Amino acid sequence: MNASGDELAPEVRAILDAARERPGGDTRVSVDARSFPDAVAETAADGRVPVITEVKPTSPTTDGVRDDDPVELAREMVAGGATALSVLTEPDHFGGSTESLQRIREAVDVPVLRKDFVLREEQLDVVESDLVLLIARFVGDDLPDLVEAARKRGFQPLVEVHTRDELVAALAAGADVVGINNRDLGKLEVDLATFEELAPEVPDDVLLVAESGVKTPDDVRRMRNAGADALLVGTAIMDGDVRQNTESLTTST
Ligand SMILES: O=C(O)c1ccccc1NCC(=O)[C@H](O)[C@H](O)COP(=O)(O)O
Repeated sequence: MNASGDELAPEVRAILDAARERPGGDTRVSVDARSFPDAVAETAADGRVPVITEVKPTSPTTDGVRDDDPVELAREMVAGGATALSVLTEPDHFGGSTESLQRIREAVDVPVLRKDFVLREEQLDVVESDLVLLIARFVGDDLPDLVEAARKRGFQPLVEVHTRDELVAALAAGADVVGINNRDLGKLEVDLATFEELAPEVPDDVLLVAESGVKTPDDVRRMRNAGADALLVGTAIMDGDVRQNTESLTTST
């Protein structure tokens, strides 16, 4: 299984072409990661909804670029109750950077996810983070090796899936943090029913994250009722006052 034969939206094809060209690091990183499961448990014990808020300056499906200081945005998200942060490091289509991630991780004490399109082991070595995203659809048969390589460096891999086959592959690779992406990266269409369909097939000991398309408190409740331990939200947080937006979703019980 790999991305090359898939039907992909042109924007996603361009993202993958750029990711293939991006170099890796020279030296293997070693991370002392902040525990994501502990952060989720603490938020839930507080009676709030665990939300990973995303510092997402732009994207192929967003109009314009939000060019505020990413560290300020991150601090506001944490003040609003974010359990963890997702930081885009993809530079060409999402306005992200490894420098932003480094600065944000220094400025906050919550776990930080590196959001990028990692395809090869050496691409894990460009920056430290607490979690790293591995997209099952794009890494294909390399998923088990990349999960192991990520863990050897101290990262907590968040394995993203969109289909039943990808979920089976993620579980076979030993993923214990799984994100079900409601966005079909082939067509860039979003449907919250994706999470509802796949979530019942995820074992209880896997930490389950609902990704993409969550905009309102009703969406939060819908994903939580379907079994989400945590949510990953980008666009709806970045649109306006990020602190207020974060507060609104983390208190939607
Ligand atoms: O968000 C996009 O436009 C996008 C386009 C092409 C590939 C990936 C894309 N997004 C990646 C994500 O998974 C989202 O940034 C993340 O789940 C947050 O989604 P949302 O809350 O809908 O912004």
